[in-house]
Amino acid sequence: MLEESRAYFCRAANVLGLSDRVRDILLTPLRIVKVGLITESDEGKLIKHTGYRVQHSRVRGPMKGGLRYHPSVDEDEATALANLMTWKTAVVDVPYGGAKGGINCDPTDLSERELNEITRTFVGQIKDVIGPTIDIPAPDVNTNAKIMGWIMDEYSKYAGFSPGVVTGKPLHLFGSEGREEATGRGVTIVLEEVLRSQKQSITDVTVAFQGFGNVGSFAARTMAELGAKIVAVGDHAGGVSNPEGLNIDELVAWTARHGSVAKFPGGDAFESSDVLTWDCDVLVPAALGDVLTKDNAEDVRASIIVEAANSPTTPEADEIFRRRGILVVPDILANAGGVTVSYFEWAQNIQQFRWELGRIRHELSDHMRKAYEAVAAVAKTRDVDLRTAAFILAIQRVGEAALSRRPYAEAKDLPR
Ligand SMILES: NC(=O)C1=CN([C@@H]2O[C@H](COP(=O)(O)OP(=O)(O)OC[C@H]3O[C@@H](n4cnc5c(N)ncnc54)[C@H](OP(=O)(O)O)[C@@H]3O)[C@@H](O)[C@H]2O)C=CC1
Ligand SMILES: O=C(O)CCC(=O)C(=O)O
Repeated sequence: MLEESRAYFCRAANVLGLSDRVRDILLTPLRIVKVGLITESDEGKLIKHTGYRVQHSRVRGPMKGGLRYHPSVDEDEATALANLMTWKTAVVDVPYGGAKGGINCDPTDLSERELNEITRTFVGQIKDVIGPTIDIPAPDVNTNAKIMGWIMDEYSKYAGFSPGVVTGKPLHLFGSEGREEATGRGVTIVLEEVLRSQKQSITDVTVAFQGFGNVGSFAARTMAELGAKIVAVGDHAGGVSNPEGLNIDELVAWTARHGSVAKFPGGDAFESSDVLTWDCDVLVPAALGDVLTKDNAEDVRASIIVEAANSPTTPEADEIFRRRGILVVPDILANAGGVTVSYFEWAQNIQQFRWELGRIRHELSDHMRKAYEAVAAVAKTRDVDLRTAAFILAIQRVGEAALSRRPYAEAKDLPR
């Protein structure tokens, strides 16, 4: 994944004519933290996990990005995702740099007490490198508002009451209206803009989803509300389809009760891996990375792919989609709604003020539409695909800020 994120960066860097020296400056993470976490299991045995926080860039503000609890978490994955956060925050023009992290664990094997202990131990280990003006974690795969609340509580024991140290918190612990739905809602807003640019409407399209967690379920819900037909959804345990459109509210309720979309009675069951090649207009990968590869890219039948997940497409698959005329809406634009509302949450925490849901949704919509317009304009002027355009825009914004900040100010060849 690390090589892939660098490959996408380099595609834009080639268009901008960046020197190797500047590429090095912009790609090198500021700090990589790896910590051992020793806790006690419910049976009284010692359990060991490894936690990571990679802080990529603070050029445009405090570092920002989620925490993932998954067996795939390692230094490379966290570094790649931290790097993406730097470009994502620049694309939506929120005042942050980029970071990412997590714990290498399988949360399905852990009780709530064990998860709480591991999270608090992690906070104790990284407390000196996070903070409301330093680095602000948020939810990602297998983490949620409850875990963010534990992080705030634990950090506040060391630093005093600090709601702004983490976003995606529960509402009663100074979270924000609209954060839980934000990434999925943002995906829908960007899809609407893409379709508008093609003189199509969201009511005309059929959509297939891989992943029905936080991002997938809220994206499906908001698309269905606007009239899109969600024809297939797959998760880890299985898939469910209905050519007339799945009832998404019922599917959400089913998943909450059964832990998976599998066996949902409102559709037909299928093998979950088939969802990526489903017969639909729009494919939304909303689970893990590297799922669209050279091995399945030729079989994808959608004409638009909206990357709700981070890094779902390998560069080889991306090239195949380009050749086949499939439009890919890149992660650093498509899923940036989450970090945008995280920014609103952090701003509310700092101001000790609350915004209403209507204001959050309006501001989110405004930010996402402006980001799409800016990326589409670069794509047109430079005659490049949307991903390269998003990277160009982000690299220029980060480069411009870096020029005025030490230790980069002397690097006269940074992009303007
Ligand atoms: N949360 C956020 O605000 C943001 C998240 N993202 C990205 O969106 C993606 C999803 O994150 P999020 O929704 O928060 O995570 P969740 O943990 O809420 O949901 C993950 C979903 O992916 C599914 N999944 C996991 N493994 C597989 C697999 N092998 N095949 C099919 N489905 C699978 C899970 O299914 P099951 O439950 O069956 O395991 C679940 O439906 C990630 O790439 C994340 O980085 C990006 C921006 C912000
Ligand atoms: O809300 C945030 O701060 C970051 C969310 C995230 O991890 C992401 O956008 O990938």
